[in-house]
Amino acid sequence: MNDQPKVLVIGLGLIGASFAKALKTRGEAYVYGYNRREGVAAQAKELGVIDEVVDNLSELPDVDCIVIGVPVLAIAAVIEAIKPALDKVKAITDVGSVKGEVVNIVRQQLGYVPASFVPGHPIAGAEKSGLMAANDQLFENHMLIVTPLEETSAEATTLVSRLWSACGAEVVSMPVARHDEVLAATSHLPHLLAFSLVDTLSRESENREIFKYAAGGFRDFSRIAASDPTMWHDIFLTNQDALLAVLRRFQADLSQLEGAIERGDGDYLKVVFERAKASRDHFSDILEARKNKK
Ligand SMILES: NC(=O)C1=CN([C@@H]2O[C@H](COP(=O)(O)OP(=O)(O)OC[C@H]3O[C@@H](n4cnc5c(N)ncnc54)[C@H](O)[C@@H]3O)[C@@H](O)[C@H]2O)C=CC1
Ligand SMILES: O=C(O)C(=O)Cc1ccc(O)cc1
Repeated sequence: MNDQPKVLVIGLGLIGASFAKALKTRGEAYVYGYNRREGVAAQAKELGVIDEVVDNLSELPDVDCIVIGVPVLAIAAVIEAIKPALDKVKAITDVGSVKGEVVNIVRQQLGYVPASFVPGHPIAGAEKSGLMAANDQLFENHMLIVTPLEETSAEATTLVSRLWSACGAEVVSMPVARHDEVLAATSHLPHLLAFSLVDTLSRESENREIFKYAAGGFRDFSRIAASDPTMWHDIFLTNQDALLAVLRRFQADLSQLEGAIERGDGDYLKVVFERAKASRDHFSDILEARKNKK
């Protein structure tokens, strides 16, 4: 008898398809896939990303776990569509980059939070999106944050954690609010800055001429400005409080730097840059240690 868990992935883009492919290629699950855009799920099957196509969310197969891999503001429609099946699954999880608002959406749609619901977020990704960007190694040595709620059953958290661990991720748990604060600082703010800088420079320069002269620093800083606009629109609008708090702290510090440059205060600049360099060197050590853990 085949004792593989059955998993349905809804939203076969970068993250959903990478997760599906990682589970399938490792033989860790029998994977069903659904995507709203026609033809995507069939293509995923052809590419060996999923085992079976689900055509309609109103006729779901019996599965152990449902994984929602759509942009944050598309989650409400998915929950609404799968409502009748929710009693039957052991676990339901999502991969959204924001957790507080996802929990609110689930509560609003259902009127309660089911014990099977385990909010999740892989801290791995790329500026690319869509099925063709799927990569079954994407989560290797990356963290997967779960933010179980009071209502969440231990059984559901264990199943979701087991699936992500099977894809090579290190599962860590934290409260929803802490997740949204940490990610606002380390992911959402940097993406906002990258979008903003690239937009400012491209509007100022005819035919984006100046990009020809840019070096590696600009390449590194600007890569994430090529990320999906819809996905980031949803993130910025659903993590407003945490993002605005860190954005305001950053703006205040940036103004201090502006003042120091205006008055030629090299000592101030050096203090800031040395402190930043020490922090970035420490972060490089963490990245190196993570790579060597493999
Ligand atoms: N891109 C990244 O690096 C990361 C993204 N995330 C989160 O993962 C989620 C998905 O992001 P990506 O995979 O990058 O996006 P994507 O754009 O590559 O994929 C989303 C997929 O969902 C489908 N979709 C949209 N609305 C749908 C609906 N109502 N029903 C069914 N399918 C629908 C789209 O057609 C697309 O195939 C987002 O919530 C994002 O915040 C989390 C970690 C990293
Ligand atoms: O492209 C990159 O470097 C990223 O930072 C990807 C990413 C985007 C969104 C997330 O919620 C998590 C990871």
